[in-house]
Amino acid sequence: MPLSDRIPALLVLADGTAYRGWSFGATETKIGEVVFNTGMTGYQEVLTDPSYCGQIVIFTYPELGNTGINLEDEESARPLCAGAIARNICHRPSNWRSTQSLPDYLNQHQIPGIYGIDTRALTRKIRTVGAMNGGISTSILDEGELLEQVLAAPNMAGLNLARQVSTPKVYEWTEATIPAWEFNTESVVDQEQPFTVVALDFGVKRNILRRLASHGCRVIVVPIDTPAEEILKYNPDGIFLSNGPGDPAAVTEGITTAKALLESEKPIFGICMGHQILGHALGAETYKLKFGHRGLNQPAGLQQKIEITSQNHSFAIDPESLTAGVLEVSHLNLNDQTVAGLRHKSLPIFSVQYHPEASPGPHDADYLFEQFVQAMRTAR
Ligand SMILES: NC(=O)CC[C@H](N)C(=O)O
Repeated sequence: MPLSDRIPALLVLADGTAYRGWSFGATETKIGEVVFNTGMTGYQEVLTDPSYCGQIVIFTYPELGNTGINLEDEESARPLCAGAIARNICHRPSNWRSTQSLPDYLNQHQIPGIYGIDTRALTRKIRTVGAMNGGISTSILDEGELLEQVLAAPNMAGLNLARQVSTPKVYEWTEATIPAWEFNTESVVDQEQPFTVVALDFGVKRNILRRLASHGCRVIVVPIDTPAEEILKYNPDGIFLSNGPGDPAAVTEGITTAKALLESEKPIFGICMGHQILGHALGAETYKLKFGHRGLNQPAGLQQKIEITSQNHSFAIDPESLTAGVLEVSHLNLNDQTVAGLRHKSLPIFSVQYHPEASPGPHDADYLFEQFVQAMRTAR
């Protein structure tokens, strides 16, 4: 793009640091929590993952937009993140599936982006100081003025954002991963008698629903405030607790429902926020990590078996809070030894902090969907 066509943009962090670059996407002012994602692919899936609601994502991969945007890779109906930060942007995508450029797409959804930023330096700063709020603007180019808005914004800790992104009404999901992309041909799919799974929606990613369907589940997705007795009226074989944005401790309606669902002794599987909600329902606590885990190569496991996993989270289960309870640690994040998976000691209930559905990411953890189906088969 010729220099004269570029629109100057400003990024200010809550500690007062300012970065100047160029705008891509919407020319809006947005404030959010600035976090970094180290994935080398999948920018569209990241931008449309509802778990990023309220966050401004730094992409450490140096150029975004090369493959454009396509309809199939959406993880939800629209991107929900607050903004995007890139080293460089490709304005003319080239891919057979592309229907739109990344800047046009973000513009259409009122999401601002800033590029021309030294994303390595910025990421090192976040790693050193910790995740913090920041703002992107094209209309406020005065650092002090934008900083005022950044400082007035609420902190991510304590925010129930899942309420904003959960489905307003019940829907059924039956679409599996398309055959051309199915990588796990060994999964035993009993289409004659699908397992009925009720998914409590905190901001679910579509690929989770697809992987459940690929493993033989008919999924009924219900709003965040659906009481346990309503959920049990569907006579589900199992219950799924979804991923979602914000602070899990603030999602009190979800924790109350999960607690009540535990009494049914049905198989329960939780991913990311679902894992944290399950922990809370069983007496555990969560805390906020310094800068979280966001990327596609996070090692998780215990001694014998290690999976390379896709992750996107700020909060984690406090292992100290598990001591006297019924949960045990099934996986650790092997980069920093934080809790990455939980298992109930006597019931078919388990959860992971990472994303076995990948999208983007490796498929190492797809076996967890099979484990859930196996638990439902045994309970049937
Ligand atoms: N992907 C998720 O479900 C994230 C869960 C939670 N919002 C966290 O940041 O820890």
